[in-house]
Amino acid sequence: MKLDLRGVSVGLDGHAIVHEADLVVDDGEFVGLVGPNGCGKSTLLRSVYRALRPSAGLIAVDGGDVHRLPARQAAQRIAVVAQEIPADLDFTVTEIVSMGRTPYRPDAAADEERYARALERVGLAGAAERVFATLSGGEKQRALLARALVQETRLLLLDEPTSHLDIRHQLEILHLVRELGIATLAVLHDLNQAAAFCDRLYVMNAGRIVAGGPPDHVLTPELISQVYGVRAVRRTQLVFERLKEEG
Ligand SMILES: Nc1ncnc2c1ncn2[C@@H]1O[C@H](COP(=O)(O)OP(=O)(O)OP(=O)(O)O)[C@@H](O)[C@H]1O
Repeated sequence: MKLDLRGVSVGLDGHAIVHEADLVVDDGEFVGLVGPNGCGKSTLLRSVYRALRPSAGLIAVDGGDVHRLPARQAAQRIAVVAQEIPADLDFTVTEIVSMGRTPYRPDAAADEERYARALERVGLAGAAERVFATLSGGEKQRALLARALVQETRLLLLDEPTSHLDIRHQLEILHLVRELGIATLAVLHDLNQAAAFCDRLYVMNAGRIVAGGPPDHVLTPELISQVYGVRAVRRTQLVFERLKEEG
């Protein structure tokens, strides 16, 4: 599965928001999209999951125009965890997760297994029968990731997937996404996390992709000062993890 954006422009209410974006996510790659507030990251992502139609350019998945796919086929190829969390839903967590299977023929036993496994993976096994609306923001975000996981697509789009999560859950979710090994495009704000987890990054500024490549090449102090207007100092860090006890 390869996602390929060529010269994609997106407008909102007559305003040009994204200008001629070129972006590629190869099979199995975890790609981060970073940039200041309001630069157009969500707008670009929304054009990929078909909430918005580009005014120019092509968005292709495995060579085919995403905007020409029938809805069911698109849902079998692309899963998304969007920024907006649905409000006051009277569904249980499992019911929310089950919506990820909409594009497929039901198979009760296998599906129950899928829901349980996905909830386990996002650390919500104990919340399966809770009413979604009563979950915390971070729990909702993880339930929505579980819904995306049961969709079993080979492309995953994430818009700030860790924005409601505490540091432990942020790291767990980023590890989980990495381990999935499916093509992933994620809007991220934490540059250190983006650098640590992503294979490649694209940087957006004022509606344009201004840099792309491996994190070390892209996140230079010059680029960060130019794009974010802050001074960045690169420090090598020692990271300590508790050793596993022997025996
Ligand atoms: N309906 C609209 N009409 C005009 N401009 C809009 C409309 N909706 C959003 N915008 C503007 O489009 C720009 C891009 O918004 P977008 O949500 O894509 O940015 P973003 O990079 O995801 O930001 P953030 O990091 O804050 O989530 C913003 O300046 C926003 O104010």
